[in-house]
Amino acid sequence: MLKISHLHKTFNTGKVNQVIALHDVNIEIQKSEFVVIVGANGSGKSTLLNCISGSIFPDSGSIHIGNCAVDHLREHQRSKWIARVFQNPLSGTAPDLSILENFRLAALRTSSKGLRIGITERFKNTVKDRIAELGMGLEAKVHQPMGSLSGGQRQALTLLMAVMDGLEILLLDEPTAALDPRSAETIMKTAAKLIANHQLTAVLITHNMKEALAYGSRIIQMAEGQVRRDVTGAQKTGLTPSNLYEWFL
Ligand SMILES: Nc1ncnc2c1ncn2[C@@H]1O[C@H](COP(=O)(O)OP(=O)(O)OP(=O)(O)O)[C@@H](O)[C@H]1O
Repeated sequence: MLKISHLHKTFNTGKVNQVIALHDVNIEIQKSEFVVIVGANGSGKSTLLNCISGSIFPDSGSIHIGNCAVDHLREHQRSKWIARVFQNPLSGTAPDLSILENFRLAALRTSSKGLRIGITERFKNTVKDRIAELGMGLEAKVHQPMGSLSGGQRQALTLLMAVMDGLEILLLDEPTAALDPRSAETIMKTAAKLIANHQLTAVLITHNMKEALAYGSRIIQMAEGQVRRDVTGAQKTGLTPSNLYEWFL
């Protein structure tokens, strides 16, 4: 379970350019729940994800993963439970390193003893098997530099790397915004499959209303740093794209 309680975040406090990015945000997300967050530009979506991942600290409020308060933990300490995939397929991977070496780095993120082991045949085969599940033929290219792949291929691998090691929470921050429609669909289907197979708790930010309707079991609308709507179950299933567009009027 991911529990966000009374989260507040103000930027540039006391200055002329002060912005209240989050104001008393309370959200409880059950284990294995897949939540989609929508909202106008500047409504606080990324700030919320930044607070969850630990890349920024809120001014007040708390964040719990299960019974564990993670407020005092920095981003790298939370990476044991939380992974984040960004809009830009170039972020999060090293372009000059091979696919295999990138997977190695991702595996080291949470395993200190692995640093001494290096890339073994077993590791290589595990990575190839997992990549083969994408159905993109990339398992034959594990020695190619990451930078030689297309944005869609790279984003698919970034997703796979994110869920390599006992992850609990996957944060998807507009992961398809920079991709063509076909690649975007492949990425979202891959993400949905990984989320289901690994029983991950997932939070997706998207400006794509079709994506918001097609994926997840709950939609939260953020507006002016607060939760404006929280729709789940049959209520979510009954939503149409035009219903969602009306939320923004
Ligand atoms: N580091 C920062 N310094 C100052 N202001 C910030 C900072 N980060 C975010 N803000 C402001 O906080 C508000 C919320 O921003 P945030 O990025 O969370 O919105 P968002 O809903 O993710 O927007 P978008 O859909 O455009 O990505 C905005 O007014 C933004 O300008």
